[in-house]
Amino acid sequence: MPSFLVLAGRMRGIRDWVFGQLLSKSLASTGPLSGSGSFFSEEPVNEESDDPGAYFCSLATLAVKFVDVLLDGEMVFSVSCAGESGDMSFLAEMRIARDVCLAPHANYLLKVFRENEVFLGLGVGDGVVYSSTNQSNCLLREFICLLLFAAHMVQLESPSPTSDTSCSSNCNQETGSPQSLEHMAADSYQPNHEVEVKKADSLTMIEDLRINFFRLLLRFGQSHDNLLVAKVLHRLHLAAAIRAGESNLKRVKVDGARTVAAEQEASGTPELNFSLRILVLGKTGVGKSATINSVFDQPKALTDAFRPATEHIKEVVGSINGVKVTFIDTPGFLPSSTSNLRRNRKIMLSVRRFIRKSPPDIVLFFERLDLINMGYCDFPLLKLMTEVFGNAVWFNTILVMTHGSSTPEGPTGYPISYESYVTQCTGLMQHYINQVVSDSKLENPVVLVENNPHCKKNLMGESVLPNGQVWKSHFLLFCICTKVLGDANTLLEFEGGIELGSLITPWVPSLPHLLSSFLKHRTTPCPSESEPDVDEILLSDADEENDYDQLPPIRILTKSQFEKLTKSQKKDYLDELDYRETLYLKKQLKEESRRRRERKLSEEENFGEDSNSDPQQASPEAVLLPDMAVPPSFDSDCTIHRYRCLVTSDQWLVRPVLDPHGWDHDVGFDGVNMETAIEIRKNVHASITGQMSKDKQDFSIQSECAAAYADPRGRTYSVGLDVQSSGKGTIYTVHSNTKLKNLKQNVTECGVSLTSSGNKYYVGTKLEDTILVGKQLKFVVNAGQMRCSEQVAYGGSLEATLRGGDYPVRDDRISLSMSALSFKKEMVLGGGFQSEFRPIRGMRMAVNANLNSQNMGQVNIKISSSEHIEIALVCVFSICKAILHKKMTGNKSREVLEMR
Ligand SMILES: Nc1nc2c(ncn2[C@@H]2O[C@H](COP(=O)(O)OP(=O)(O)OP(=O)(O)O)[C@@H](O)[C@H]2O)c(=O)[nH]1
Ligand SMILES: [Mg+2]
Repeated sequence: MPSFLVLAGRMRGIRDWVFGQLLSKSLASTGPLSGSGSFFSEEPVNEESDDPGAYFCSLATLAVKFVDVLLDGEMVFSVSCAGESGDMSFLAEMRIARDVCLAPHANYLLKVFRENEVFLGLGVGDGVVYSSTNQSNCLLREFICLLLFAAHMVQLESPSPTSDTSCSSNCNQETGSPQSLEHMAADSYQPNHEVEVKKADSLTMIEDLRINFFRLLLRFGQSHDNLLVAKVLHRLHLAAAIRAGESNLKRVKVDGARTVAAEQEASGTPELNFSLRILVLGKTGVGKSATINSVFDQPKALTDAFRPATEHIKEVVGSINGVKVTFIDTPGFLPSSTSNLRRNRKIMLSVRRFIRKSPPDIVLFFERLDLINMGYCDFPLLKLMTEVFGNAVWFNTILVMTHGSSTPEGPTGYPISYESYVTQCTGLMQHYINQVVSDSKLENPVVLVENNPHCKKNLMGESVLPNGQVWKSHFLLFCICTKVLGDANTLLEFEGGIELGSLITPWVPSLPHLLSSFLKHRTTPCPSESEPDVDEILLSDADEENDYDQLPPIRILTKSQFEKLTKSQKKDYLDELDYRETLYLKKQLKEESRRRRERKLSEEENFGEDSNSDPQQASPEAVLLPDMAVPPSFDSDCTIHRYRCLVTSDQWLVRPVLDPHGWDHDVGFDGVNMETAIEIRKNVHASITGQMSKDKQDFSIQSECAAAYADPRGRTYSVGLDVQSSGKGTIYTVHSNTKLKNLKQNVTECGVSLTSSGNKYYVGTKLEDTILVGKQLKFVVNAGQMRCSEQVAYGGSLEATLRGGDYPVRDDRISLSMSALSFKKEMVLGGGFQSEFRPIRGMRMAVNANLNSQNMGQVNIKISSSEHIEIALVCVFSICKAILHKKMTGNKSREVLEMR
């Protein structure tokens, strides 16, 4: 396997050298290529240095792997790279089709992942145009550069093993002798007696693991998934860095493992200390035993095309390239049905007993690729496996799809592309596994296998899948990588290490999150208490002169009459209409408030006499609710017409909930939504709102129930229970609130809450005060704490709201808020701004912005208008401008790069 190695102290050095190479060599085709290289620093470079490349190189360790993939005669060249710099870590992947790669002004598409961000780079010729979410990040720019040049470099290297030395000699000219550096690197790996013995031990062990990994890569020849190798190297590097701690970080960065591995492989000493123990699981007949035979290239396990062949658990041991491989062949499970449940459980329990003594390194779960699209119905089997082995069984599992060369057929009967078929099938399997462990982020590696002896072969006689992949080496590489990563985990003794049989810890809500939602103001179910100040404002307005009834009559103009008015007349006319509308709405609100008051008084008088005599209690008329969203697929069996909703009483509102992601031919109504607000007794109100959904696998509920008693002196007491599903568990919250109206302009509230999630209990207390200054100004101050066993989170907020003059008819307001949350000696301060107003007639605007001391925040601007199309144009304009701006800065950076 040709490989190259570049050692450079300064990034600029590498780049200049690569430029030299590019100029001196022609871009001729060099046949199949593959290589790997590492970039490391020769000497620590000053962090303050203004050369970003130098800074980058001094901090970063990159592992680069180049692999070519033969796809129907066309070569796709891919580069993957994992790097680390300071607190950032990168993972990059680049794919270049060979024809593109050979063009003098090649284009590359490059993806760089940094934590949650994805940077996209487009390489044109020797320069780089890149677009990213963080334009000013020079480290990243250098990183992208490096990758592109590295790609050129590998392309220029000859595939012969001498390429390594030729590159090394080139490196010699530019950056000093790699040989001596290699030795330096190797020397630096000798145990340092000054560091703690324990630390040194685990460091050496990780280093041994890395050497082993390089030796395995050499032994098993070219790997086809370069990204995987880069990932493993990156993780091993991180593992070493974590173990070494800050003080020893430099020691870890210099990578001599590869040379040591090459030397050891050449001399054959010491013997490679590595073995694989693989457990195979899956239904009967999927090809577990056949795969074992294919991997060993000899019939070591019994197979049968017509009946279950493996009846007992059996270890099949063999050696591949000098590595001991032990398969634990197990009897296949029967298709899931109630009658087979006991038998399947028995097999699983016997497997669990078997592996207890010596657990496997890797679990392979088998399925047939050709049968998956016929409708996957083995979810109960996956559930049973999880029940017996625990969630952790899936964390180290590789999905193996046998019959990997089956020609796929789409649902319409026409063949579909192999890649999309495989993606579809593995996606389906992954979906079910995610469901069974309740973790949507879990991603199991997938390996395709073809055990048919007549399967297509390459020139070397190796079985090749329809996508050109030699499955066996791919299969072994996956197993090796999984084992190496598992070993690294064990060495580091990471908390929550994976053990078969242990269950995943349920999601635990965070204290600051619970506190901030507890501090939010809740409305009580008493209708009159929801906005206590509204009635007073309306009553105080009662004597005002500008009443709607006192207005002189107005003639409403027709459209043509209106058009004839001058501009100022039009404005006056519309202003007048606005004014009248406000007064009219105010009048209505006042009347409503008066009615409420009267009813309350009459109820007080009639109380105890005859509660049913109220004429308002007469049965209300049925009202048709607006039509609901219908399932997206049109189907003659669709029973949508059965689900028209009628509201027949004021008290209960029950509606079905549509799941838009349902299956075809599925009605899609898996949930029900319910709302009610009732007066149980005089002054005692209750409200229930909730939504429940249930399908074959999941049940989720979200509900809030509350009851409140409002005493005539203005005090309100309320209790409530909230129930919410989270993953497999349910969170219950009991809360209680007392509201005291001690002064006309002041309302004080205090609340307590008890939340239970899993076996943890969270107790919260809060105090809130609302002060009204005049009709328009309102201040709300609150403070509270949330406690769980030993931990406490404290928080509080202050909010000032200025309402518009027409409140409560029009809800124009501006509010400013400040909040503080303190947890584990860390304090987060936040500020917010909210405003809702009408900038011009016919338009409403809501602005919402917040920012906290951790520099996280958001800005929302919502404009709604039915008249002003120009707003949409402004949006289109700003989007175009943003794109142009991005492009221009991209071009500029390209120029800068070219100038360098
Ligand atoms: N065409 C094709 N046939 C396969 C493949 N894998 C397995 N088979 C055939 O499927 C049949 C069953 O394979 P086995 O290896 O016995 O299946 P198993 O999973 O070990 O079954 P149990 O031992 O009962 O659990 C055999 O005839 C194999 O030759 C494959 O990838 N392609
Ligand atoms: Mg078998």
